[in-house]
Amino acid sequence: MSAVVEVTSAAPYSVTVGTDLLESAVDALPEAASRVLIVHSAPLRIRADALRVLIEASGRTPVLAEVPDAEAGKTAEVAAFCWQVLGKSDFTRTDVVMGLGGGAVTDLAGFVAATWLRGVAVVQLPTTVLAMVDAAVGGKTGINTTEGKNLVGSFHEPAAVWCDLDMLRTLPANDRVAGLAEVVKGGFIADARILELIEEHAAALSAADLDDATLAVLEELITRKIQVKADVVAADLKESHLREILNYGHTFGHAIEYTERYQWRHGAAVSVGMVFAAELARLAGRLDDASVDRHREILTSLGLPVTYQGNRWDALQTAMRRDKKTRGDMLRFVILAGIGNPVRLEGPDPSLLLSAYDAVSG
Ligand SMILES: NC(=O)c1ccc[n+]([C@@H]2O[C@H](COP(=O)([O-])OP(=O)(O)OC[C@H]3O[C@@H](n4cnc5c(N)ncnc54)[C@H](O)[C@@H]3O)[C@@H](O)[C@H]2O)c1
Ligand SMILES: O=C(O)C(=O)C[C@@H](O)[C@H](O)[C@H](O)COP(=O)(O)O
Ligand SMILES: [Zn+2]
Repeated sequence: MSAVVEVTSAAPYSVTVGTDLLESAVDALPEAASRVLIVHSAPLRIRADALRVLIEASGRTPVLAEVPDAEAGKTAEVAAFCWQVLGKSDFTRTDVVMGLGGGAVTDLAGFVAATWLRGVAVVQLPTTVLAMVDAAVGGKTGINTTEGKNLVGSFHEPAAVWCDLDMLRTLPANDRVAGLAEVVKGGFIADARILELIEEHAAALSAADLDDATLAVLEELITRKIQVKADVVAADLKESHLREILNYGHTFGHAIEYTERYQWRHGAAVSVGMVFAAELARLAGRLDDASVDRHREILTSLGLPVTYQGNRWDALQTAMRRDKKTRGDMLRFVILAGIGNPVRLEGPDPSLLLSAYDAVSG
């Protein structure tokens, strides 16, 4: 049994959530695709090989690009390596790129597809919770630069997304939990049922081993979060305004990732970033105490961090100024004026920012 979320943007596509989906993903490739690039990192080598065999059996030529793992793969040098692989294999406009991995790989694969021959199709096969519920869906692709996170990229929507839950059986619990931070984000900005489900099942969802009953809860959470994202990106692909709500917790979260040289998981940084945003909202008189406390309770119950003790306020501010929501010198934040009611806070007084920072400094 699979669930399908339709993303009804200008070029509509489906996000399928189920098990044993690799074969379906290959069967659904366009007839005209004769070469398929599989972008993956070393931990997914066995899965990439299984995919290679299926592609070969379908009469197409598989091309593999094994890239550095995690954030080390999101660089201009690695993108250039992929372009070289594409060039050497005479990859044409009817051929297809597949991103098999976590969000770092799907961001890179999407970017490579967006830029090769000015844009070829990308099919995403996310293998982490985070990539399934967020990175692989919605068409934001990109790489980091020395100056900041995701500073170069393109909006390039996938032709299809296949979320094979079997992949999650090998995913370390810490990475599963990091992905749940983006699910919690979906709960706070749009779907309060997500928060209730997590409150009910937090211990099992963050346990070392994932039992079948919990996998079913996880499937519901994944599908709900994908629906939240699908609704937003279908209405505002290029982030003219509405899409910014998906960036809840990311202004401070990305600043932590950058300042800590990507040694923090993205989801962990976003977790602290959401608490920072909640504290900012309280200080701005927009959010009640109970909702701020709920942030800390839910995130802590999953084992996610809610404090940042790096003592790097100046560096964090520098990084926040490079956030994509910034306009000129004006920092802009997504905050909540209630659960399910995201609004913008523009140019907050520096004293407010410092107080929010103090509140998450532990
Ligand atoms: N484009 C977007 O809209 C969007 C949204 C959210 C996050 N992101 C990006 O996604 C990235 C974070 O993604 P992530 O949390 O998936 O991290 P990740 O891609 O770094 O993967 C985490 C680790 O899990 C390993 N892994 C992946 N699948 C596995 C599996 N099935 N079994 C065992 N190990 C597995 C990876 O090799 C890696 O070591 C960040 O770069 C973030 O900026 C992008
Ligand atoms: O899809 C979006 O829009 C998001 O903001 C989702 C975020 O979870 C994601 O981390 C995204 O990559 C952040 O984008 P950026 O524009 O702030 O780099
Ligand atoms: Zn994110």
